[in-house]
Amino acid sequence: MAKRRGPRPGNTEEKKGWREQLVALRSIPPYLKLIWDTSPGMAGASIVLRLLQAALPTAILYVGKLIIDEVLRLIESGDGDTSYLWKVVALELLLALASDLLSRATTLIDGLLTDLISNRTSVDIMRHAATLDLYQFEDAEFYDKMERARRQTSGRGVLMAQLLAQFQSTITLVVLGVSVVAFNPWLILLLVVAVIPSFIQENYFNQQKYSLTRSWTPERRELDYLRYIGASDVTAKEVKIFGLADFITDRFDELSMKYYFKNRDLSIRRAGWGAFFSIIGSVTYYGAYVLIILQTVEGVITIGTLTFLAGAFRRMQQGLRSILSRFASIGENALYLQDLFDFFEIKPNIADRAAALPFPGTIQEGWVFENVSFRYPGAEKYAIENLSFTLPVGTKLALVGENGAGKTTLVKLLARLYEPTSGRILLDGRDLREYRLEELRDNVGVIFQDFFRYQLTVRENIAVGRIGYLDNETQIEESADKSLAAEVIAGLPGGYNQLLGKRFAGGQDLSGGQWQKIALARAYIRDAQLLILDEPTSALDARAEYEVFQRFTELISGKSAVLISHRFSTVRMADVILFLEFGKRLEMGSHEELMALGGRYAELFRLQARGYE
Ligand SMILES: Nc1ncnc2c1ncn2[C@@H]1O[C@H](COP(=O)(O)OP(=O)(O)OP(=O)(O)O)[C@@H](O)[C@H]1O
Repeated sequence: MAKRRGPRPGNTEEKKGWREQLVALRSIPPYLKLIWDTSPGMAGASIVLRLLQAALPTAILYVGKLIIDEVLRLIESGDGDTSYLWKVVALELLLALASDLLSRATTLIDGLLTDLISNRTSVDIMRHAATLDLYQFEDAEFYDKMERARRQTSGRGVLMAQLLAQFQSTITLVVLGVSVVAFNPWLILLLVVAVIPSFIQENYFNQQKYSLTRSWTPERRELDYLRYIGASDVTAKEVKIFGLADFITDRFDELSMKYYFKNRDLSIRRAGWGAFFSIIGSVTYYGAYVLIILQTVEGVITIGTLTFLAGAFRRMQQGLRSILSRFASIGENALYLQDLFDFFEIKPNIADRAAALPFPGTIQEGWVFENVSFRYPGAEKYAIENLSFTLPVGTKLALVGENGAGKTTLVKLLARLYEPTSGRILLDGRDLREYRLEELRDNVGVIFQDFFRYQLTVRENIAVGRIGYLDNETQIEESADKSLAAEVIAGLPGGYNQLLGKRFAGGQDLSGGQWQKIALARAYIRDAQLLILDEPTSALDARAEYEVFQRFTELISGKSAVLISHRFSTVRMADVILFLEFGKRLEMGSHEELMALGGRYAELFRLQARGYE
């Protein structure tokens, strides 16, 4: 279980300074590669379009200057030949049209490319998550990382547009800069004075925002969880019966408002400083304007040049400002991006060893537990302790023991969802860790007590046991016959194509026992060498469970199986019974042997039997 953390506003804020931000910029090149790999055509088109666009502002301003100077010339000279004037006006019109078209095309391509990148990243995250270990999913910090990575998929498309826009603005700025310097180099100095302080302020607040967002990841996850349990088909029943709506919404409200206030304080400070620096910006602009006006009055430059320089200065000021603030926000986004790449860096611990062995086509001997102990990561107590026993191939083993005795844990070890903390599990004399993981999982079929109820069709719900059989009707129907699910399916209006669950339109829900029969069909279709039923039959009554287990052991005769049940009437049919207590082996033997032993098994068996008399 993921640990639930209470709100801890502010106390875990990580300060991310300049250095971290620069370090985070390292994730930009792999990100650019990701963009390029996603669609070289669109990425290339976007770059070319932006290059074309970059030169346009200067060209338009310059043509504007030519128009004004020509108009003035015509007025002053009384010359009636306006052909040059109309040519430059037409040129300006063409440039304006081109600018409009180019920017629309860029927006379109960027939007499409962003969607593709977001899809691709989502798929990559899902694929990567699937390779990770079960214990990683049971760790709150892992969830936080995954959550941060997941958020990148929707939010980080912006980064691409920012990088490309940065490229374009820089070129525009250089072109404008060169032409302004040609007229008056002092203007550039004024520009820098006006913009740099505002850049520093912008950057500071971006870091603050990132720290806040990052330190609140657990709380945001909690908010998502509360939102989910507050309004979901799975919880609606309990929320109503227990009257939990206020409890959940109040908790959501409290936590979300705490975040709101933290965020609000930051936003207000940011807006305040932002306003201050934009006043500085405006004052310097007018300073520059006065400088140019004076030059014009003195006749150093023409009126056309005045409009060109005033326009160019304003554009450069805006351009430089947006380049710098974009730089800060690229730095910030790179920090987030780092989270995404960090997530991809998480490697599973349970993986194939070098030169892993193929899983035996037919298991010869079976399994041997040699002093196996296992402790869950972070847990103090051992869930399995010093356990030794043999499970010969073809044996039906039943596991019994009180809640928390370690039955499910043992099953997870057999399926190599976890590996022993110490000791070994041998299969045909070789450590389970030596076999190829994928083949091992293919050969072990487990139906857990908390098996998942997929809100998919009946057919898909059975085929998840062996997804390659999704289109194999014979296998699906045979499995349903064996698990007695066929009777349930016959009563459904859509038969095998009936959508199950209430989440989607046309879905139909099943009773607990009916779901279990469907889930059991997964064990039959899996057709693995070792089949494990971890109490997936608890919703059936004692007789039905007995029948299901008996049918199961008959139908899979010759195969190895592990059965877990709290009902001794069911358990007795197994060849061997292993009684666990606090993760240790208490008793082991056939029903008859354990009864003859007169120990805990015999005692509990009699206790349950009396209950049925
Ligand atoms: N993911 C986990 N992380 C930490 N501890 C766990 C985890 N799963 C189980 N445990 C602990 O390990 C012990 C054994 O649990 P296990 O689920 O194997 O018991 P069980 O015999 O299957 O119980 P039940 O009959 O209730 O299904 C328990 O003390 C439990 O609290």
